[in-house]
Amino acid sequence: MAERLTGKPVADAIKEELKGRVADLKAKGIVPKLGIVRVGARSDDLYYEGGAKKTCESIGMEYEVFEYPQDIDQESFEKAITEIGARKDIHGILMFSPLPKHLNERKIRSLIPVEKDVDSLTLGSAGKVFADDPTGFPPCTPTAVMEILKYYNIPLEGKRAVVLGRSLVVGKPAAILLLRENATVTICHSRTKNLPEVCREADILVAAVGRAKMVKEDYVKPGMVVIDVGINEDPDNPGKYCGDVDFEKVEPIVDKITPVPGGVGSVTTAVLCKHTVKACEILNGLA
Ligand SMILES: NC(=O)C1=CN([C@@H]2O[C@H](COP(=O)(O)OP(=O)(O)OC[C@H]3O[C@@H](n4cnc5c(N)ncnc54)[C@H](OP(=O)(O)O)[C@@H]3O)[C@@H](O)[C@H]2O)C=CC1
Ligand SMILES: Nc1nc(=O)c2c([nH]1)NC[C@@H]1CN(c3ccc(C(=O)N[C@@H](CCC(=O)O)C(=O)O)cc3)C=[N+]21
Repeated sequence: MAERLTGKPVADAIKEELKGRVADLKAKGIVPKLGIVRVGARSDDLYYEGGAKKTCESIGMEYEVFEYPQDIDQESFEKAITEIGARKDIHGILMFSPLPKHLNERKIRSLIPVEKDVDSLTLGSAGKVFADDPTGFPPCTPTAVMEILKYYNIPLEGKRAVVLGRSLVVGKPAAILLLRENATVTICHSRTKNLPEVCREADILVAAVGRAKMVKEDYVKPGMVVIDVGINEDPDNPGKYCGDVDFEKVEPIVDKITPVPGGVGSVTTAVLCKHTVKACEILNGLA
């Protein structure tokens, strides 16, 4: 039986630390505030939004939701984002992605001020992450992966890490963050040959493919640490969701594994708040 690396104690530790930093800012008359930008009402956006609001409230931070109709036009939305970006009282901006197809998402992302870009939606943030610049915020999800590895004291230096997935929001930044901790990193994707064999070489396997239960027993070996980033509809349990790892098959083999739900996803909103508090400190010349 593998040890379960649950997200809750990790998120709780992050929130505890943030409560102190938020109180220090408030003592100076500054209230950190997150702006949440949503177009339409997709269920996974609403789900994440609900979690983000709760986390903000629990640490004494403020938030404001900016909601727009599904059919908003490019010009109006560009104007709205520009105004939100200029607001002095808003320190972090989370814009849900993907946007509806008729909008030019690349252009809209570029209007978010880099110093408020707490989920790495701009090329400026992506560049900072790539260059290991400490003022750049990596996306919240791969940062949550790193917070879990750190909290549970998983050694990374010199270890073989395999990242399954190369998206801009999860796979690629996860690889960069693992590299920063001196892991030897392999990135796999849909064209990778002998995928199970490559994954079996890992000491740490990070699964971010968006395919329910794709990682099965032939992808793993004893001693391995498995981090499951996936959030998919569970094909075997309608209405429930599951990870990219077939938990029942993999858990008996490996050493440590994150559950879904209750793993990476549950740390993501704590990281979002951590980034917003840091953005607030930097914007006020306090960090
Ligand atoms: N926990 C959280 O907070 C969050 C979780 N997620 C979840 O993480 C997962 C990944 O998300 P995201 O990165 O956005 O997904 P994307 O669909 O953008 O990327 C998936 C990646 O997996 C690769 N891939 C897809 N199918 C296969 C396959 N059969 N074999 C090998 N590689 C494959 C793709 O390869 P290629 O590039 O070649 O196409 C691509 O690089 C999803 O389940 C998503 O729901 C996402 C965001 C937040
Ligand atoms: N720019 C952008 N960044 C995102 O990171 C982003 C996005 N857009 N659009 C929507 C998706 C969805 N998403 C989730 C993150 C966490 C949970 C989450 O909190 N999951 C917990 C919840 C547990 C529970 O309470 O049941 C868990 O998996 O344990 C869910 C969904 C981020 N997304």
